[in-house]
Amino acid sequence: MKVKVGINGYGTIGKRVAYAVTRQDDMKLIGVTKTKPDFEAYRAAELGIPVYAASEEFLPRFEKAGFEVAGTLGDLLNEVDVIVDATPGGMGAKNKELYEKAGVKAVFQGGEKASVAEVSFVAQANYEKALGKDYVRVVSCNTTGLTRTLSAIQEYIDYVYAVMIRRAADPNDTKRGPINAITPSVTVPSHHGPDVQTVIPINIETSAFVVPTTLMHVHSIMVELRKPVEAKDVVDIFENTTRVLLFEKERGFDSTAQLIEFARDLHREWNNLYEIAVWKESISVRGNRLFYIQAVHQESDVVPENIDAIRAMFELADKWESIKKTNESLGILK
Ligand SMILES: NC(=O)C1=CN([C@@H]2O[C@H](COP(=O)(O)OP(=O)(O)OC[C@H]3O[C@@H](n4cnc5c(N)ncnc54)[C@H](OP(=O)(O)O)[C@@H]3O)[C@@H](O)[C@H]2O)C=CC1
Ligand SMILES: O=C(OP(=O)(O)O)[C@H](O)COP(=O)(O)O
Repeated sequence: MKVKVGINGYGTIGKRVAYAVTRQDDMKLIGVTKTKPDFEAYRAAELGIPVYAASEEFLPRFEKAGFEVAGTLGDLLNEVDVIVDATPGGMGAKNKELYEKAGVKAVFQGGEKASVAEVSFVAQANYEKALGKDYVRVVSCNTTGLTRTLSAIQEYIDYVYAVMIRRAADPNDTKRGPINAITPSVTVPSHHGPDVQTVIPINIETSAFVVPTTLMHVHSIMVELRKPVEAKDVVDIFENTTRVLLFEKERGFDSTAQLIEFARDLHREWNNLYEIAVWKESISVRGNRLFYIQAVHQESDVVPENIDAIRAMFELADKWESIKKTNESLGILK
């Protein structure tokens, strides 16, 4: 059986998930929605992907441009088993009613509140919780990054404090800033700590700052240890953790710029770095505290999670079978 998948919102996340769906032998991409016939809509059509108007109100835009749509979101919902909602944050909760009416399962993204779904999801941490579910939320890029590494060392964690340095906008976004400032989230915790707790039960506080860059987020993580561990053991753990890669400053990985260049050198589509990048030299233990620094490619780390979420919702595979299949299909290194 191939699960029929639709994508509502063919933007930064939606287009990458659409591509990832086309790489799966147990899924079929039925179509995507757009609100307007811009270059992304034309590119989707060139790739043979049926484009649907995100709602009837957008049809005149397509008609005016002479762009033939396959129908509207309602028509797409009649064709699919599951819809991946990758619309701007908060819109998914409003769309849910449409999905319920159509009797279609839905995967939501991290811009939605946890209450939109039955489960908040990171495959390696809680795949089983999504088995057979109708509504699953893939948590945000930062929460996914934190959860991937923290779940790997969960048995050692007494308390986590993490500082999130957030990219201001995605590379194709010309409307957001700041371009010459640092914007703190003045309330502590930032939303990231509580969001991690929707997936794994750990003590965690986070604070966050937005800085003028588009490439990646960076996290400085400090863990109060529940039991002793050495830095080399944490290196071993991360070396054996899926979707986490260690990078060495010694080898020229000075910044997020080189991490993205690495993804380009791999000829990854859209220079996706699906894996969380941990700087190996940053892993250190001082007394009962563990420190490490990691970077998150916000445009892509949640993409494999969307694929695994779909597999869990349709019970197509067990956790490690799904993760392995997704990893191989996307060229994820481990
Ligand atoms: N970007 C990121 O770094 C990450 C984002 N997320 C989350 O993923 C979700 C999507 O974010 P992102 O991909 O960045 O957003 P984008 O703005 O890049 O894409 C959103 C898409 O939704 C479409 N859209 C806009 N209005 C409507 C509407 N009324 N009905 C249907 N579709 C609409 C837009 O279509 P059109 O282009 O045709 O106007 C656009 O393609 C959010 O929840 C976000 O928090 C999660 C992890 C990382
Ligand atoms: O999921 C993300 O960030 P978040 O984990 O800080 O909420 C994405 O980078 C989107 O963030 P945005 O809400 O700043 O566009």
